[in-house]
Amino acid sequence: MDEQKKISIVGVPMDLGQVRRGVDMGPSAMRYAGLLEELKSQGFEVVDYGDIPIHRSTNGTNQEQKLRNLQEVIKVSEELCTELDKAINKGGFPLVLGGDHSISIGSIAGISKHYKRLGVIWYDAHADLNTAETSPSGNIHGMPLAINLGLGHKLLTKIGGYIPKLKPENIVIIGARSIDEGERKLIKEKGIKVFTMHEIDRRGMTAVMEDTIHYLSDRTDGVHLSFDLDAIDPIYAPGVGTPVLGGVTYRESHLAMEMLAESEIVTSAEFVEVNPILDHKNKTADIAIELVASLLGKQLL
Ligand SMILES: NC(=[NH2+])NCCC[C@H](N)C(=O)O
Ligand SMILES: [Mn+2]
Ligand SMILES: [Mn+2]
Repeated sequence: MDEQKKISIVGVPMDLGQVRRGVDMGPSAMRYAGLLEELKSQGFEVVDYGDIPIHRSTNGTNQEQKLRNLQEVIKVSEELCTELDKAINKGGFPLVLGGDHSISIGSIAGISKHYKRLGVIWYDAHADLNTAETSPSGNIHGMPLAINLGLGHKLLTKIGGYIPKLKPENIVIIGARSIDEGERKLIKEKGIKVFTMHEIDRRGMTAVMEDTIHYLSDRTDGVHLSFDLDAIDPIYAPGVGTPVLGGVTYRESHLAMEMLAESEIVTSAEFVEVNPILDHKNKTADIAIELVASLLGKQLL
């Protein structure tokens, strides 16, 4: 972990990829829960680049269309891409705080520039593989993984100036339990590796993570962890906009992070969809901080 002694934090207080307000307060909630203090106590040098400015237009463009707030999401994505690209050049482990999951359009655009074969672990109740055509909601936070594969609106897929950012065979989705029809088709068509809740129930998180680590370390030169807090069961993490019952437990998620730390394959991460308005006493942000700590190598003994 020595070359990753420095952690570079970028906040993205964006809620334009979906309709419920509150997820824009995610970065503050995670900072308030003690993220910087925790990382410093673990011995890391922490550089906080602050938040990307969000331009919420007063008349709410594209509300009725299939890509809600398209122009605003493009702008934020470009800015995040540039900011992360710069941060990576200065060194350190990039840690992005969301914001709704549409932020990964910009984050992966900035990160993938630095790798030939970037892998992604998409830890999520959802697959986020919709396009405007298949989306049941028009919410861009249900589309970022498809966009990173180069599928969807050209103005989104070309963020950062190149398409695609990811190859389907370099993605592993973990924790999925709410998959739309179009997403299911795409998963089959592209052969994307998915460990649904069924596999986690059946084989246990240990086997799922062993497979994931083995699969990705063979074929990638860096791995980005995109952690949507709604992967975790809402019993533990109620502060999310699109909760789905029957999720990953708190312990299983720690185990997953600890196994990733041990494997040393993760080269960047983001924690998204924390919504303090829907939360109980900042519990979901607290869990996010604990998981970041485990991911970065914190051990019980
Ligand atoms: N990042 C998320 N929480 N995504 C939820 C997506 C929900 C649904 N599949 C949609 O496309 O609208
Ligand atoms: Mn998601
Ligand atoms: Mn989700």
